[in-house]
Amino acid sequence: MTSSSPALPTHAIRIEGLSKTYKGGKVALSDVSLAIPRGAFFGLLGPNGAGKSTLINIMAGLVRKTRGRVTIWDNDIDKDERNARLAIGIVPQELNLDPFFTPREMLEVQAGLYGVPAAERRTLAILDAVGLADKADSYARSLSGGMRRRLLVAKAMVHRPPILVLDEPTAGVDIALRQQLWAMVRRLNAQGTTVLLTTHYLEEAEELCDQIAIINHGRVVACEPTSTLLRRVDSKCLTLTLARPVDHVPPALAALGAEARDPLTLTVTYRPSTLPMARILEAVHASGLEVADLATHEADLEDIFLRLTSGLPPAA
Ligand SMILES: Nc1ncnc2c1ncn2[C@@H]1O[C@H](COP(=O)(O)OP(=O)(O)OP(=O)(O)O)[C@@H](O)[C@H]1O
Repeated sequence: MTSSSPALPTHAIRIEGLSKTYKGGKVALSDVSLAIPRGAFFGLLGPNGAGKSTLINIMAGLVRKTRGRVTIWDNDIDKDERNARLAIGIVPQELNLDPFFTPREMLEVQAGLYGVPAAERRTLAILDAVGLADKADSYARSLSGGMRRRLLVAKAMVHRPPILVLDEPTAGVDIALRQQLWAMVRRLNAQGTTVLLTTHYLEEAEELCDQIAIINHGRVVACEPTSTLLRRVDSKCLTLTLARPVDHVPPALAALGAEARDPLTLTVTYRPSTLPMARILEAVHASGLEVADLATHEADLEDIFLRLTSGLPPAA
């Protein structure tokens, strides 16, 4: 790299104090701040209506923010909208493709829209990268759902943006195609593309993303490396299978939060940092219960997500 090369940004996307109130008063985003490092595979998780699409639409220039600052690849979307737009490729939620265009034509049109000179277009190479080279000249209406989805990714990559945003890309995509899509996006990420993915699927975020932000009712309720988020939940569940049925939870165990799932099964959800398992076992012993089997279960991202979006304080 020569000394005249522009320095690469530390953060691919920076969002500071972003708020959006729609006409009519609906607050979709409230003081959202996020910093997405260059090269990250970043997950934005949230239930329906959390504000994910609003956030993406603001970045895409489709929705006007009410307040705050958004910087994409060091370009402020207010001051340098063109360069901000050029730095990002957005794969929309809907499979809206003109059925009478072929993939080749679609990518050519898209390249034209982004002002990519003919000599710099890589239409076939991009189609090849998404596994659609052999469909270059087929009408879009003849493509399967998975192929259309991949074509949308190809469209988003036409102007070689350093950032790829995927808005719920696997809704309605079967498992095999999902795996194909992920393999492709992983490859792009490994080659340096920063990926921002919104999803409802926690497993997907857990498997793919190195950082996760959880958004609920327009607010960021967590934002950290996936491994930290998983470690943060100080919550375990102990399941006791009894040798003889009980008709009530013994008081010593009830005091620790035990619940009867059925006359032969008791469960205790506990925080290992404040309640060592030994204390639960002492209570079991003091209650005179005969245990046939016991198992513990760690909290997973699903638990964290439910906890964070239910308004309960995160276990810490
Ligand atoms: N154009 C609009 N006018 C008024 N309210 C809107 C508009 N668009 C979205 N909203 C509201 O703003 C909130 C956030 O919506 P948004 O679509 O950003 O959520 P989301 O997290 O993307 O949800 P989903 O996962 O269902 O796409 C919702 O309550 C939604 O009803």
